[in-house]
Amino acid sequence: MVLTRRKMKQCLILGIAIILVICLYRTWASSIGGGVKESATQEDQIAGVLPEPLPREDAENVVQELERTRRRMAQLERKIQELEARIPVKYPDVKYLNYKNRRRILVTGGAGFVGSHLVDLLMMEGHEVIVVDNFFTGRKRNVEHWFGHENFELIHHDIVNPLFIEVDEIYHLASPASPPHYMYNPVKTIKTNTMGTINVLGLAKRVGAKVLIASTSEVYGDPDVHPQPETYWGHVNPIGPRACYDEGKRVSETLSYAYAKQENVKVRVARIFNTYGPRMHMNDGRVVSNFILQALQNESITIYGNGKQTRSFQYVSDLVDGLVMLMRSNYTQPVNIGNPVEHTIEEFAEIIHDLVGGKSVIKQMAAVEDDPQRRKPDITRAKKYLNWEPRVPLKVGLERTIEYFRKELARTNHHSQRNVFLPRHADES
Ligand SMILES: O=c1ccn([C@@H]2O[C@H](COP(=O)(O)OP(=O)(O)O[C@H]3OC[C@@H](O)[C@H](O)[C@H]3O)[C@@H](O)[C@H]2O)c(=O)[nH]1
Repeated sequence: MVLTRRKMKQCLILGIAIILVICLYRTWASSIGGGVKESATQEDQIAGVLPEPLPREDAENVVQELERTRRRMAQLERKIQELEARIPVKYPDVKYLNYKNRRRILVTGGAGFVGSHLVDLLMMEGHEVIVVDNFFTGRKRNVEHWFGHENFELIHHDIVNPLFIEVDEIYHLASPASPPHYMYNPVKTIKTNTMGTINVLGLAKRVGAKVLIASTSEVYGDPDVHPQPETYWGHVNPIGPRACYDEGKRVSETLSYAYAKQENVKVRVARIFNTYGPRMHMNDGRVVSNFILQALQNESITIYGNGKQTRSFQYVSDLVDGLVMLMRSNYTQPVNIGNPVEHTIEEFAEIIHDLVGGKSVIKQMAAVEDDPQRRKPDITRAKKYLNWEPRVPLKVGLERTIEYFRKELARTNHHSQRNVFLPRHADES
């Protein structure tokens, strides 16, 4: 009896299991069958709305349109990658300075070519840096790698208008420096160097800040003393096309020493000689950027005049070191900051041509009015009082600059940005 019951139980379980298996199999089979049926229905539906086969010409147009879209997409992807690469994942490692050593430093013109390199140095040292720029020749991208950093601030402001902030030091670099740029709006150039300097010196007086004024080798004009020591008073045409800058900077120096004498403002004056390096604007118009861009694009290298005029070129990092050393020194008289290695412009064209290579020819154009014929700094003062002298040889600095412009050309395919800036010549007015 017991056995029979157990057998019955086993039979029952077996029966249920068989029924279950059959049910599962049916469900599975119906789901497969249903899926196939459904997808077939969809296909039918799609087939129902498909147009007739396209005529050959239309089909070709569609293919071309697709190809254009594909290229545009690739371009946009590259652009996005480029933009992403410009947003710093991480800031450079800046030093930590305690409150006693950390200074609040204002750099006017801090988004410009020289200003932005100075900002980098001061930021890396751990100072708080405030950049003021009107973006006439400065560019946000020169300082964008510091955007968002707790020690960095950017103010869009024209120094021709007064500024009220609290700072310990001011580097006053705001002014166009390239001849075609400063000649473009001479009145504005004079205002920047006179009213702008008054505003900076007034601010320094109010808050007790130390000021460094960026003056220029152009205060010597077309010099009749060679090389030029700081004691030379210069040879400037006060009404010529360069006067807005030359005389503007001379007034700037005069103002500095008047504020020093009358108001006890601590001033430093740097007379900056020809400087070059990365972050020069493509349309800067000065000889270094013009020649490099012309050589890179196999265009004629344009010498203004006979090319016998001379210049001495310093690399931007040397200049920035010199400015900082002058600011921190006790020396109050003007100091030349420049590289005394002198070249004729003709030689310089050959140097660039050889370094870049390519098929450019060197051609002479009309001379520029009042172009200084010889320029070379006497740097005895800088050596003696600042222990400074330039360290970057011309070839090394030029190679870095050529590399920079090569990348700039690749970056921009906007033709107007690639054109070299050529000024109006003496005989074209
Ligand atoms: O394409 C060009 C550009 C310039 N030149 C010549 O190259 C020489 C240097 O000219 P730049 O325009 O580079 O600079 P300049 O020396 O005239 O002025 C500079 O002097 C020192 C700084 O303070 C300023 O940055 C700037 O005013 C000049 O003789 C100029 O006529 C060319 O032969 N071809």
